[in-house]
Amino acid sequence: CVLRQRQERTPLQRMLDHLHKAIEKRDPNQFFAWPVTDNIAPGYSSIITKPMDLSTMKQKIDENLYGELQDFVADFKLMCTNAMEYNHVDTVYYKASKKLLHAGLKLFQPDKMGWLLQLIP
Ligand SMILES: CC(=O)c1cc(-c2ccccc2)c2ncccn12
Repeated sequence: CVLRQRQERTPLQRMLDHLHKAIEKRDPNQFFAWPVTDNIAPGYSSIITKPMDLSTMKQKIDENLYGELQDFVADFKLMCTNAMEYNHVDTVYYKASKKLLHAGLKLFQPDKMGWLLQLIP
């Protein structure tokens, strides 16, 4: 088999790794860790057309599928808005997603990202 060259992490990937870890820390119940299944959420796959979760986002970082920060931010917002669409406002999931969305967006603000943005040439 062809020895898989250890892929070097680009500066963008290193920055997204950092942001991904920071978001994971803000999801202590791991509600957003894995794809939502129809088993735990009846009818989910027919209601949510573009599912997204943190494991998928990690996979996309590793496969270098994010061309720029905004693509990562878009998946993060999609993950949170999916939860606000499917879950009623009085559920733990809706509340957790709203809180995570605001915490995440604060993370992406330039002043908070200062030193991280230096990483990208
Ligand atoms: C994110 C989301 O919508 C979600 C996560 C979960 C979830 C629950 C327990 C463990 C992991 C995810 C969930 N359960 C029922 C309905 C919706 N959800």
